[in-house]
Amino acid sequence: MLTVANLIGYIPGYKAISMSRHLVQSSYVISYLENGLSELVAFTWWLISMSTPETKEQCQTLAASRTYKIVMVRHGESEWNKLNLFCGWFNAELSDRGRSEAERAGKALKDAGYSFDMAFTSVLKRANNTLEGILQQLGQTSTPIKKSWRLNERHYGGLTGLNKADTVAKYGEEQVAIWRRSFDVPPPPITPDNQYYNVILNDPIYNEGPHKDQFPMFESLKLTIERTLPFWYDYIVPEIKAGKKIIIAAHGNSLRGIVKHLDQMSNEQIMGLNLPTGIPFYYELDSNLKPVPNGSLQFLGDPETVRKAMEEVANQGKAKK
Ligand SMILES: O=C(O)[C@@H](COP(=O)(O)O)OP(=O)(O)O
Repeated sequence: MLTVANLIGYIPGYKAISMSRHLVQSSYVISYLENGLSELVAFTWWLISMSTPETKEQCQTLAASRTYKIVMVRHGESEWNKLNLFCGWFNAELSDRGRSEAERAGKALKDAGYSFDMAFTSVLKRANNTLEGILQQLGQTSTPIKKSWRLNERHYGGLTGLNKADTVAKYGEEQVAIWRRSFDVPPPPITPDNQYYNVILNDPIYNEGPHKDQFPMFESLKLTIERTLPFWYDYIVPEIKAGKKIIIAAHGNSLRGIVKHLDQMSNEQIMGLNLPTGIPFYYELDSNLKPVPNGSLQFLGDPETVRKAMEEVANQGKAKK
């Protein structure tokens, strides 16, 4: 954490150190420090502007060398994952296994010493309940949570409700792989004859958006990224930059979009990434929110378990043996 105390401690310029010592002793400054963030920012700005050019440069270097850790997790297994159905914007429940995965994820985060100041999730209960399960394990149920449809799973269009293996049997593995993992080939649109068309369109979870005239009828990964990244920049990035420790509980494909963006993966590279359910992963980012060396996607789980879980997701789109 960058606090006033360590900011002052880090400033090597003599002028700034002697000035800050003097200032810290004065009750005027102490009350400034106690009065919240805007005063803290004003004080820090004043301190920087009063110091020598070298000090100013060193402060800027310090700010630039700051890193941020951010945790993400795909929800635990849902009832529809269990049945191997394309789910997308349908609001499926967590399965029993999904609830246990959330609990395990929370325990793993607790054991690794994580705590969070802010959480982000979609409007779908499989992600919401996973997040709740995690925060419960951490004893942090009062963490502020911001929900948005922009973090939802991709809209699986006309595939919604179909069994993935049956779809392979009907259209072939190659076509299903294109629908599931290509960057910009969308699935066919959902049409009113799909039994989930109205269930999804009229679900009150979408009262806050998107507007009916912009409601998606299908989404490729590209389209998913186009609605997820504005939320990333408008809501998540400012909290990261404010130094908040954040967690995002979302979905296989909305998170693949964020991962693609952070790691600047090509459209081909992202096709090979399958995110497992309920295993948290983290990034360590520099001040430009680019991964630091070795700071790219790291799972909080033993590599063999993670490998098997990723393989399981990939195999959901293969023919039944
Ligand atoms: O919509 C779905 O069926 C799955 C992802 O499916 P695949 O893209 O892995 O087929 O979404 P999630 O369970 O993460 O919400």
